[in-house]
Amino acid sequence: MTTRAIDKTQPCASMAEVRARIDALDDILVPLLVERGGYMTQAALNKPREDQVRDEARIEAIVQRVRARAAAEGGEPDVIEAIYRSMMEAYIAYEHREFARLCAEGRKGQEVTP
Ligand SMILES: C=C(O[C@@H]1C=C(C(=O)O)C=C[C@H]1O)C(=O)O
Repeated sequence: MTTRAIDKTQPCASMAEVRARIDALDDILVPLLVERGGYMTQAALNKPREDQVRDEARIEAIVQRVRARAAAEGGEPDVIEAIYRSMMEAYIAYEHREFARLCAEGRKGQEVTP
């Protein structure tokens, strides 16, 4: 039986401790988000057409998956869903920029619209 994330939260005697603990978690989260962002470049490389950048079915599948994971970890599914929807919008915008950059650099094949 693994420990739920919510049970790892430490009681804090001051706001300074609260913020130090949040800063420590952000030092773990940000590198993971940057690594996740790297997969937007990989997605842009692997998608033949720019109209495939936003994939609604994939977005909804991720939302359902992370809501279940949030519940299993003792968190609030609605909070995690809101974070993920906002995060994915930022990543989709980034993926569009990456798609355009890769096209401009000649690193993507030219698709012919049928
Ligand atoms: C990375 C993808 O592109 C977009 C970004 C997503 C994400 O941030 O996880 C999910 C769906 C896509 O709209 C993908 O299609 O998987």
